[in-house]
Amino acid sequence: MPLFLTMSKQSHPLIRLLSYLTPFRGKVVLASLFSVLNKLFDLAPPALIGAAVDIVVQGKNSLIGRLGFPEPGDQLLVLGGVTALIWILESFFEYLFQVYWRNLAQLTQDRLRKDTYRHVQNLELAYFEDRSTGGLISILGDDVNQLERFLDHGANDLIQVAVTVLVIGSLFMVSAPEIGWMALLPMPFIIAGSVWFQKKLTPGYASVREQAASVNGQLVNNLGGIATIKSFGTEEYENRRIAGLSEHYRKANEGVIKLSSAFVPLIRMLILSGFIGILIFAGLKTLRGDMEVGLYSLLIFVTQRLLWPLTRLGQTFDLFQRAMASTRRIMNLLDTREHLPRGDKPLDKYSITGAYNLKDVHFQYRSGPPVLRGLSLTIPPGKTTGIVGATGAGKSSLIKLLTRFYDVTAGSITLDGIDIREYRNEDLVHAAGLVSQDVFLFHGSVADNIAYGSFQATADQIIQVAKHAEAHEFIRSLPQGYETLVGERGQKLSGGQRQRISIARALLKNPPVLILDEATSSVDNETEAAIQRSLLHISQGRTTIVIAHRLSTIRHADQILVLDAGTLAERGTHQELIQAGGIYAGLWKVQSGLAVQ
Ligand SMILES: Nc1ncnc2c1ncn2[C@@H]1O[C@H](COP(=O)(O)OP(=O)(O)OP(=O)(O)O)[C@@H](O)[C@H]1O
Repeated sequence: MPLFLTMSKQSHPLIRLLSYLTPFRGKVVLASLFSVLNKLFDLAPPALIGAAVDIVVQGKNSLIGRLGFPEPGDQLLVLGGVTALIWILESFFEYLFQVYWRNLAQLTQDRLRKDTYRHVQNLELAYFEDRSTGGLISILGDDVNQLERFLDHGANDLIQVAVTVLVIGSLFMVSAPEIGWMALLPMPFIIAGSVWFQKKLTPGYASVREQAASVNGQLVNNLGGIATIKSFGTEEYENRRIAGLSEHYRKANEGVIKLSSAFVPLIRMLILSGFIGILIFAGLKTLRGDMEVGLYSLLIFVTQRLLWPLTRLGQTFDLFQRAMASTRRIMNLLDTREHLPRGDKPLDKYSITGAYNLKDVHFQYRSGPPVLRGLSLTIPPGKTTGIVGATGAGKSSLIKLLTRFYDVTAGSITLDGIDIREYRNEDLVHAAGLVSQDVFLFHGSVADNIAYGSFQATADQIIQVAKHAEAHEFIRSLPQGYETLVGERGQKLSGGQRQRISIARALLKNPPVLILDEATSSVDNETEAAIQRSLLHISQGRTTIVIAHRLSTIRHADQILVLDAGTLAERGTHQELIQAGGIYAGLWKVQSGLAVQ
C-alpha cells in the first residue's frame, strides 16, 4: 500500500509529498551531499580573493607564504592552481546535484501521477458524473507538473542557504565576532518575513489552481463538443465564456503576483542594512589598523554571499506555495474514498449460467428523484430479454445496476442465485459484455479497438468476431482495413460502424452475459437489419439483454419487459404483449405504421 494512505489526512502536504521520496532515500542523501559540496566550493572564491589581496599586500608574510611558498610569484601560481581545482569541483558537484535533484523530481512526479491515476480510475462512476473531466485533467496534469518546478530547485536552494548561513556565520563568529552579529542580524527578520508571506500566499495560490481547473474544464468540454459549437454557430458565445474564465484566472494571479513580487525587494532592504553595517564598521576597524585588509575584503564579499542567496528564499517559498497548493489538490483527490464496497466471492465466467433475479429493487441517483421503484423481475439464463419503455423509464439505469456501476438503494439483484454485491468486482466485469448507447472508441486502429480488453486476441479471432458483428465487410473496405486509424473517439467512422465495432469488441470477450443498450439507436434500417442478424447469431447460448427503442430489434426476444416510470408494467413475448393490448401493443402500432402518430 502506498505510504501516503497510512498517513493522517491532517498531515501537512509537504510531509505527504516527502513520503513519495522515501523509496529514493539513497538518492536524496546523495543529492543533498552534492548540494552541500557544491556550496562549500562555491563559497571559496571570496577566500581566494582575500588570499590574493593578502599576497599582494603582505608579500612574503602572507598566509600562503607562511605555508612554505616565500616567493609571491610562486604564491600566485599556487593560488591559481587551487582556484582552478575549486572551480572544477564546484562545477562537477553542480552537475551532479542538478542531475540527482531533477531526476528525483521526475521520479516523485512519475510515482504520484501513476498513483493518482490508478486511484481516480478506481473511483465509482457516480464520482465522475459529478465532476468535470477538465478539472480532473488539471489535477492529473498541471498540478502534478507543478511539483516538478519546486522539486527541481527548491530542495537544493534550501540546503544551500542553510550551508551558507552555517559556514559564513561560523566564519564571522570566529574571525570577527564583534561585528559578525551585524551580518547575521537581518536573518531572523528575513525568516519571519518569509513565513508571513507564505501564509498570505496560501489562499491566493489555492484560488489560482481552482481557476486554472475551471478554464481547463471548459476547454476540454468545448473541444469535445466542437462539432456542436460549429453547428449552432455559438463560437462567439464560447469565446466569451472562455474569456470570462480566463479573466478570472488572470485576476486570481494578479493578487498573488503583487504580493509575491514584493517579497524580494523587501528582503533586499533587510540585507542592505546588514551589508552597510559590515561595510562601515569593519571599514573603520581596518582604517584603525585593527583588521587586516585581506580579512576586510573577505568579510565584505562574504556578507554579500551570505545575505544575497536569501533573496532566493522568496522564489523558493513562492515555488513552495504553488507546489503545496497543487499537492493539497492532489492529496484531496487521493483521499477521496468513493468506491462501492468490494465483494470477494469468485465468479467463474465459464461456469455461470447468467440468470438474474431482481427483488423489490429501488434505485435513485445522488441527485434527483427515485428512478426504479420496487422492480422485481427475472432474466432467464441463455435467453434473450428485450427491455423497452418510454425515455427516462429507467432502462439504462437498470443496466448500470446489473453491471454494478451503481448499487441498488434498496432490494437486491442476484446472479445465479448470489447477490451481485458479494462477487469480486473484476469477475463481474468479465461476466458481462456491454455495448452501450455511447460507443467509445480509443484512438488507434480498428483491430486495436476490437481487441480492447482482450489484448491476447489473434488476428483470426478479431476477424471472426467482426464477421459475427457484421462488421467485417465494411472494415475490409476501409483504406487500411483492420489497421485503419479510427480517430479520436472513433470520429472517422459512422455511428453504425462504431456500433458494430463495439459489438465485435464485446463478443471477443466471449462473455456469458451480453448487454446491448440501444445498439441500434443511431443506425439506418440496413445496419439495424445487419445488427439484428448478428444478434440472432451471437445470442445463442448466452444471456442476452437488449434495450431498444426500435421494437423490431427485440421482436424475436424470448421475453420482453416493459418498464414504465421505474416499475415493471408488462412482461411477455412479442405475440403475448400484442394480444394484451397494453403499452407495448400501442408502441408497436405506432412504430409499424398501424397507428397514426
Ligand atoms: N447520472 C445520473 N444522475 C442523476 N440522474 C440520472 C443519471 N442518469 C440518469 N438519470 C435520470 O434517471 C432517469 C432514468 O434514466 P435512464 O437513463 O435509466 O432512462 P432510460 O429509460 O434508459 O431512457 P432513454 O430511453 O432515454 O435512454 C432519468 O430521469 C434521468 O434523468
